[in-house]
Amino acid sequence: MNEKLQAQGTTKDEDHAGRIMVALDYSSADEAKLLLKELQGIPCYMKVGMQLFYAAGPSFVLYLKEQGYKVFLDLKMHDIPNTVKGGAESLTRLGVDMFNIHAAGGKLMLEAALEGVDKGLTSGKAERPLVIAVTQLTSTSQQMLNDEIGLTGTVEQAVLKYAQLAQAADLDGVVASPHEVLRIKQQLGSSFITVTPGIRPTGAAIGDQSRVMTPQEAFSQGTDYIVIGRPITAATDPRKALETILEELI
Ligand SMILES: O=C(O)c1cc(=O)[nH]c(=O)n1[C@@H]1O[C@H](COP(=O)(O)O)[C@@H](O)[C@H]1O
Repeated sequence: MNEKLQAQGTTKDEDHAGRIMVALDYSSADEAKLLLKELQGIPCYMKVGMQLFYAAGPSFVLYLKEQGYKVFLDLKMHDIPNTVKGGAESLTRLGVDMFNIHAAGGKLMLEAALEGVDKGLTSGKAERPLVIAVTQLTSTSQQMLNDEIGLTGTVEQAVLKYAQLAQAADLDGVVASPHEVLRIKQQLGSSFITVTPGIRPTGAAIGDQSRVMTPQEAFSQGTDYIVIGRPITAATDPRKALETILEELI
């Protein structure tokens, strides 16, 4: 738990709060700051994705760090190894706590990301970020995987294959849906981190997600972090939406 947020006075559910990643999917820093104001004092992990990063850039990440938040920079890198290595070096220097890359880029690319992290650490200013591989997006259904993407087998098999690859490359964990967490933890060990989007409190609109679970169900599967965007950001009262989720987790 970060000291600055603790000093602001946290809720009694701070253990869960630190394991909830709020997806700041906004088109400007100003909009994201409005949400931060509403959620003030709740020590969630903040996730910056491509929409906000492409609009507001590294300075918004630095702003979040100054405010005492942990930051997951979700840029889902997927490119040739040398390019990903450079990207990972830059993100490490920026000081994010976690970033992700697509497992589909292959082992050499995943290893190159870790080399980039090592290079970024030589400046001596940054701490080692967690590097997490994206497996099958939570918007992917079984039918899409087989009929559109053309892969055979089940979504779970595809996720496990990617997770094994990520572990073989020495990454810290994976992004997957909560439906695959039990098998990932069984096969790869409980310390292999799972970050799970596709979270929908009971009654929330599913939207473009496909493999979803409620926050309680996801944590009961043993996941380390849950990612929640629209059920909080699109709520009429985002703070109440987050507090209700936290209360139901006690
Ligand atoms: O890497 C991610 O964070 C991610 C991976 C994935 O498979 N599915 C997924 O939804 N995400 C992200 O998690 C967030 C989910 O947002 P909501 O669907 O609004 O809760 C979005 O910012 C997505 O970009």
